[in-house]
Amino acid sequence: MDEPASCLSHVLIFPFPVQGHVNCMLKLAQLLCREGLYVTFLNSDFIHRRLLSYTDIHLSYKQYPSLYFETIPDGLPDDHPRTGDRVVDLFNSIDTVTKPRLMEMLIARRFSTLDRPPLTCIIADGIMCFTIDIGRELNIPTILFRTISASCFWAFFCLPPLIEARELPITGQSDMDTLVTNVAGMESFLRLRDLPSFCRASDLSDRGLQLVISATQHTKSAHGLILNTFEELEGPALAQITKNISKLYTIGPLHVQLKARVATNIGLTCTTSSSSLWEEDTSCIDWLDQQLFKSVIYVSFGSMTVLTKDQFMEFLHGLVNSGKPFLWVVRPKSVAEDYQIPEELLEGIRQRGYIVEWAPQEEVLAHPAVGGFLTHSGWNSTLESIYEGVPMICWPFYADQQVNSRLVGEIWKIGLDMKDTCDRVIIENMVKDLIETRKVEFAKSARLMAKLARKSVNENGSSFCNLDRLIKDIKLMRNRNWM
Ligand SMILES: O=c1ccn([C@@H]2O[C@H](COP(=O)(O)OP(=O)(O)O[C@H]3O[C@H](CO)[C@@H](O)[C@H](O)[C@H]3O)[C@@H](O)[C@H]2O)c(=O)[nH]1
Ligand SMILES: C[C@H]1CC[C@@H]2C(C(=O)O)=CO[C@@H](O)[C@@H]21
Repeated sequence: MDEPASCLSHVLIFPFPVQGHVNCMLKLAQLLCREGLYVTFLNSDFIHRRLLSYTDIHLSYKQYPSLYFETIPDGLPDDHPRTGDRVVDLFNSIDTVTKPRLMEMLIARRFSTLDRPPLTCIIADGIMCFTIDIGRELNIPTILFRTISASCFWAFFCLPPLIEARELPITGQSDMDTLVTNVAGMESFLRLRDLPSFCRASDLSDRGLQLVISATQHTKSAHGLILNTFEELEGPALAQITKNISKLYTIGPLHVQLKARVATNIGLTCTTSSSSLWEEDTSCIDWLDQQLFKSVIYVSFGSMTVLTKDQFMEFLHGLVNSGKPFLWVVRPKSVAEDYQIPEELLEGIRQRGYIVEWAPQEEVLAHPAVGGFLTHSGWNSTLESIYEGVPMICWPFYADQQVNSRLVGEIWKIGLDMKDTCDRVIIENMVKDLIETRKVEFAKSARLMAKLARKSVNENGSSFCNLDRLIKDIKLMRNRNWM
């Protein structure tokens, strides 16, 4: 018998409006819909327009009749670059424009329409912790989804004691190789240079720094915390977090969890689809088809990195001089100044290089020709590379990336961390090390980690069970009289 609408679960999913956050939260939306929940996915107008332009979202999401998209302004003008160096603008505009608008929408019961039951839960991006207060005011339980690694979350969590102990602020006199002593469990490997980039502010009242501290501390008052990671990958950080956050759900890697659940659901013809904000250039797959097994270095710095002209030139020289084939994603407007490719590099690029504006990254990393990934260490890219067993060269740009790259190089030993350098000779040598000299060593540890990732989302795996627990807990929230 059909359940009355008042007994059904309806979750509002609200990502911070940038590519890396939308990607994984959309995967979660699909997973929840597959388990019979109603989901309203709240995108910024800007993001949603891009999804409509560059994906088949309107067609592919038809397979989820209980998934609804709604939009809200992010408060920035259309021509704002929304890049990492300008992320504070986004924080500010969300605070002044989006936050009150969300409150209005919820009060007007905007998401509970004829075909949708009342909202029973909010899953909001953990960086937008104001949603907890809104949820509390309207009596809707709010679970936060922090899209960064558990290790970075834990580092953020420890910032108050770090400041108290005067390990921060970093000053001109600080030795960046000094080990940090107040991030419990990471004392043996986390240096000042590995702290999230917000910690490099010389002034402790810095807006970015204060925001991540406050969002992280606020997590304690949410109904739970979701992390896109798995126990076998980040056990030590998770052990620390659990001491402070009672309901923790580690359900990653989400892109694999979705694939695994789609694959085991015989009879259902669901497919997973792209959520790219730029047009994917699939010609790079044809190019990869022409390359030798594990010979190619794939280069991408994600959706928010901006390179200076000098940095771009160092990477270009390093890649060409390595003599290895490379596939490079150069996102539109991702180099700050105009540049001209030097004559002496043109032949090398023609022979061994392939440059696109945006790639189908999951497919690229799964391609047998890809032997390494030069990455900015965004958390989605890191998880995607881990799952495919592709070793990495890490060049972190900002935010959580400084922590992630340290884990790759020093803890998991599945790659090299080149943070705080950008030199053509170092790049050339690291590419050669990864693809050639130390290939066997990296392949071995990367294969092992990939196996653990796969296991975690298979039936009875840690992330598989945690997702079931999350769904069960959300369903228990449904019979109360919320919006
Ligand atoms: O050509 C490309 C390049 C990237 N991607 C995808 O875009 C996403 C990029 O995500 P991520 O690697 O996490 O990088 P950002 O877009 O930079 O993500 C932001 O959000 C992440 C999650 O919080 C953080 O870890 C990062 O630091 C932050 O910059 C991944 O799913 C990629 O598969 C493509 O599909 N094609
Ligand atoms: C856009 C960035 C600002 C904060 C977000 C974040 C987090 O702490 O949740 C880390 O890096 C980026 O993904 C987000």
